[in-house]
Amino acid sequence: MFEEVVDVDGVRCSYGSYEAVRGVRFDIRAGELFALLGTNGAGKTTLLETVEGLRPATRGRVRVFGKDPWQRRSEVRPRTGIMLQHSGFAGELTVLETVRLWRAMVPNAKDPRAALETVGLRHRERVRVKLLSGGERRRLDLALATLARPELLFLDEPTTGLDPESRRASWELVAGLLAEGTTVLLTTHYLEEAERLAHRLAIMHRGEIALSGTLSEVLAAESARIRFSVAARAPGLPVLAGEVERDGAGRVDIRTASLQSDLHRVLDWSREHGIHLSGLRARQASLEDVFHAVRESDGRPGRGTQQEVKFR
Ligand SMILES: Nc1ncnc2c1ncn2[C@@H]1O[C@H](COP(=O)(O)OP(=O)(O)OP(=O)(O)O)[C@@H](O)[C@H]1O
Repeated sequence: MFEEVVDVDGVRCSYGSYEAVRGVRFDIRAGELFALLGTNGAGKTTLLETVEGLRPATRGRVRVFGKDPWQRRSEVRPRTGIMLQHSGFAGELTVLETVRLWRAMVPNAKDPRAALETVGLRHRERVRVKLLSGGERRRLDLALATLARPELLFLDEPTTGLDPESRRASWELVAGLLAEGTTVLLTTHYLEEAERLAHRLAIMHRGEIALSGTLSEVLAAESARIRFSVAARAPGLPVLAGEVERDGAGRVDIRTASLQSDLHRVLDWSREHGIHLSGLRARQASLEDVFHAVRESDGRPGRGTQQEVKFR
């Protein structure tokens, strides 16, 4: 078996003269969940469709199970499952009829009722699809995408529009698939979803991958913060590794790559001078901070390009 289930190298995709994906590379290893995040119009769907084998790359190389998914679609497609953003179910069919219909088209499919059981829809098998809630439809989507026990599953915004409880239930389903060894490529606008599920992730902006790596590697691209207020006449702060902003009202905002040691210095300083640190908060950067930095800095947050921050 290939260690790298997906290998994308130097991929570019154009619509006419507009280049939507501009030289992207990443890989996905067997059994991991790779999350593709991005700003609106970043090129995630275009890239995903290219990896799914639904469109060819304009330039560069895409390999899935070591094969070109566009040229050798008939060999690659049976090993993959695709959950698209918008499913095209026939509303008049029942849930069970829909699964049976789908089952007739895929090899090596699971038993329909077992598939519905897995996604918690067994009790809705006689209901017409048009009467399902949004969350139930997404679960039916997932049942169909995993019906043929795919080795690689593409999840395109699987929880968009779901309430928090249904979203959590979907995460459990995906975690179950991962435990069975399925490899997953997920796109999502929910940062918490990526934080919960992803082994590695990439953030796309304007057709490029601005950052990629494990969650902690990606978070390390953005500074941690220490914030507090002191009396305006408090003495000067000690020398810190981070950048300090202090306003006339005594509000202090420190951005640092050395959270623990700078926090120690600040606490030592406050004890030494008997200073109260009002509203003290210290935290690592969140994925939201990193995402915001990518958007604000036009894809070049903190230090460098994809090549410099990508951890393989
Ligand atoms: N068929 C098309 N013809 C021309 N331009 C397109 C076409 N499809 C997408 N684009 C453009 O390519 C860019 C990338 O689109 P894509 O849908 O891949 O981004 P995305 O990251 O999935 O966006 P979102 O998260 O907002 O859905 C966008 O600027 C979009 O307008």
